[in-house]
Amino acid sequence: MAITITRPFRSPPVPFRRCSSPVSLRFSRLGRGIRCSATDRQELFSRIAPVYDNLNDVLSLGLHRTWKRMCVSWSGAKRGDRVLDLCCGSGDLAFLLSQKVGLDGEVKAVDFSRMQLKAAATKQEMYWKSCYKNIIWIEGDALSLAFEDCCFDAITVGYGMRNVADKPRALQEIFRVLKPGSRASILDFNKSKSLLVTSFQNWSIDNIVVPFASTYGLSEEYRYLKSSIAEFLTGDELVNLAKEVGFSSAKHYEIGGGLMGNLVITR
Ligand SMILES: C/C(=C\Cc1cc(O)c2ccccc2c1O)CCC[C@H](C)CCC[C@H](C)CCCC(C)C
Ligand SMILES: C[S@@+](CC[C@H](N)C(=O)[O-])C[C@H]1O[C@@H](n2cnc3c(N)ncnc32)[C@H](O)[C@@H]1O
Repeated sequence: MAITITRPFRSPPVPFRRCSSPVSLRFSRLGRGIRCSATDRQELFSRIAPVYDNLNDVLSLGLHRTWKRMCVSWSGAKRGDRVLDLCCGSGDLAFLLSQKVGLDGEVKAVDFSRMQLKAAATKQEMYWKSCYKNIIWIEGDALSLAFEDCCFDAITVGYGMRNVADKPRALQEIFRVLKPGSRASILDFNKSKSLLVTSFQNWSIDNIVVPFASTYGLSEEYRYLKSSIAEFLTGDELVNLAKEVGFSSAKHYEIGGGLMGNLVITR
């Protein structure tokens, strides 16, 4: 399956100083509040693309697939719908959406990492389900979507919102391309108010995730998880931001014992 390039990815004007240091130093500095550009994150996700799915399965004991099914259910996607999976990565949610909307529906899956899209397209060629023909992989920027207003019946974002450089802008784009009365479902790590949950998240990243990722030479890339969660928005802050953008309703559900969260917003 070909990958459509809607536009060459241009780094959006981001409030981060472009890091000129080598990758290892660049991401090791992330944890100390020195942020990197959208381009650095683009490169991060391209580097982890070959092992991304496997590490998600191992490190979450397969639970991430349950969390992703919940995200897609909350989107309200149904047979015949035109839907968008934003920050699609290796396509897990796009494949789930594909089964929901069927062959008379359509899934557009957008990511700015070509390597992640290649991984997704490879899986699409390997999988036997005929409905997967309804997925179109598009290299593009979540902060500047090449779609008309009000064109999608449902949108999912799986572990993407925490990684975009400009969250208000991303929600504005989601609002713009969503049909009135339709929903977006945004799954990510939960920036918990519970010290116990936050401590467990940080402990498991430090003592399980990063050491395991280091066997693939990706310790700094996975260490980024910790700082990105710390710099994310809480569920209440995501709800308030969504309402400021103009969504008529917004609800944040904590799942996975509070480790993860899913924002459900209606235009
Ligand atoms: C699917 C998951 C994470 C996707 C993901 C998101 C990112 O922003 C990344 C950034 C940099 C590198 C990798 C990722 C990335 O994989 C969630 C599950 C996979 C996590 C890697 C595992 C997280 C472990 C939890 C903190 C603790 C889980 C305990 C549970 C009882 C098994
Ligand atoms: C952690 S992965 C999530 C992949 C997939 N949705 C999943 O649930 O496994 C985050 C993805 O967001 C993409 N991403 C981050 N910022 C983006 C942006 N501004 N535009 C498009 N994709 C972006 C990355 O390239 C990466 O593939």
